[in-house]
Amino acid sequence: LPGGLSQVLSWAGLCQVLFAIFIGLAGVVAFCTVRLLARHVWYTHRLSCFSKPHADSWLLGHLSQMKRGEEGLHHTDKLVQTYKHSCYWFMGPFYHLVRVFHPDYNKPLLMAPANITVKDELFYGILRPWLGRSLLLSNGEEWHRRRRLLTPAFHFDILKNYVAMFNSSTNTLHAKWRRLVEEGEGNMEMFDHVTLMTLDSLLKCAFSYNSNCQESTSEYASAIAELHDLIIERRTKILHHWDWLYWRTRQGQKFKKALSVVNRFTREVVQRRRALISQQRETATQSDSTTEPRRRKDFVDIILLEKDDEGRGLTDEEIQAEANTFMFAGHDTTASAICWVLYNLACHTHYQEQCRQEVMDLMQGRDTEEIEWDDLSSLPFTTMCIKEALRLHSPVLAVTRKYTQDMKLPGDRTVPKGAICLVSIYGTHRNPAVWTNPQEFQPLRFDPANTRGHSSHAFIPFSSGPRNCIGQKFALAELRVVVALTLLRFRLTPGINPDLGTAPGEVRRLPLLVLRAEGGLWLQLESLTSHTSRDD
Ligand code: HEM
Repeated sequence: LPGGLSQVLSWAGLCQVLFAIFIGLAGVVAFCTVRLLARHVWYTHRLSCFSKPHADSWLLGHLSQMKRGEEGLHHTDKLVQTYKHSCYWFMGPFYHLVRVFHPDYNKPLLMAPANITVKDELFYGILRPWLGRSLLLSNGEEWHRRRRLLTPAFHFDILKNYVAMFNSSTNTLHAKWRRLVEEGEGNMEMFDHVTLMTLDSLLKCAFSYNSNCQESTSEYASAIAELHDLIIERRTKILHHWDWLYWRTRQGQKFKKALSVVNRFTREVVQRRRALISQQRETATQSDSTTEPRRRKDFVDIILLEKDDEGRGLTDEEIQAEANTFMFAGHDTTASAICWVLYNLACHTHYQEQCRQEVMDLMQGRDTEEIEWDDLSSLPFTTMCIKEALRLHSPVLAVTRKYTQDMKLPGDRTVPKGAICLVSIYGTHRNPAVWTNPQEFQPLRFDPANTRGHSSHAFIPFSSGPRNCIGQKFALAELRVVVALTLLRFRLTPGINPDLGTAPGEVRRLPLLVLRAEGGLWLQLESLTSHTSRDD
């Protein structure tokens, strides 16, 4: 010790100080533990109105019952069969979770006003470094403002323009598939190809950017795919949830690098577009009529022009967060939906034939194979098959919420404020109390003649209520274009996973951020005729 201090603090004094620090720290730990346990007891008491499946430990609760993959989904099936509408789980003394899987329970939770709904950090926090305070992750007034500003980008008049991009991206995919079939590689993994295709489409619609990512490596598209994979990996590693540690890991460094590629790209697009808009304004004031051909508006154009009630638009940083969110929320979900629709049709050839006939009737007498906006409403049976696949293999399996006030549910049950509610889309879609033969693929359930009895919250692949999916019409339009063109050009049968050596059509589902399949989803493709599809 420095001389002055050593005179003041003798060894005995030093020991006393250290002892006091130790007692202080022990006091803090004891206080936190008691608070945590008291909170645990309080939640356990408040949630006792819900059925509680057997927990392995009074402290750790259902932690050990959390299962991944196919086993996890079977476990959910059992919970749904046993408890029919809801049950309560806890994961250690930290997280108390109400799981609901019945329309009557989904409804009050999903329809609750957005100002009392909070996206919880446990499930969504991991996305924050990538998506910032964007629509998907924001709450309250901030969310309201963003939703108001972004909604025009998904208006029918705008979506119409995107159908041409869906056609062109699908043509590129099909040209690739046709080449593979000709080379004798008709047994194909779907997710890799289709995910690149939906990314290609979204880049065209969001930024008017022809990345060519289906044919060659694109820096931006690869960075998006990498961010996605890193998020999935981070979710499975508990220690990596701790930001301080994560940014020091190899994966954290890779994440930062990929994010900087993505952000640089968006920043440049936005800046160029702002400059173009102000240049166009100047030209417009100089001469009323312009002879320049009009470019189709993309997401960035629309978002840049929108203003809130106070005349404020989104800043470059806000647009960047929203663009990242569209990429994240839009490409993998739609790819999952497309793959599972094709899988279900491959497993049910009579429905596949019926859809194909519908598409062929629609295209009869045309000299181009282009699905147009007005065609989308002329594919009723194909749409039923798409909906049934979205029910059986919903890309998003659950959404979670917290509420800033107690929430009343049927049967005099109340979710206390602050508890996490997990609305199981998967559980609701496969609930035998809601659907007859829920495990079977029966598209006619969605025949308008049969949907009258459906509860409004029985079919919720896009969630529902104020925080439903803003991109659902976009996704449904893309799904119909891709499925219709695929059936026109290829016959699908269940494929064989060469690595797992499973029987044709046998898949083990894999819930990651969206529903995928272990080892991929394999289909056998046969080219139907040589069509004159354009390859963009
Ligand atoms: C089949 C495809 C899709 C499915 C199944 C799907 C599903 C969902 C679901 C379940 C939610 C609610 C998430 C939550 O509450 O945590 C959601 C929200 C959202 N989706 Fe989609 N989605 C799809 C396609 C798209 C597309 C194509 C876009 C954009 C281009 C998009 C953008 C968004 C956004 C921005 C939100 C947040 C909305 C808000 O909180 O206000 N989605 N989606």
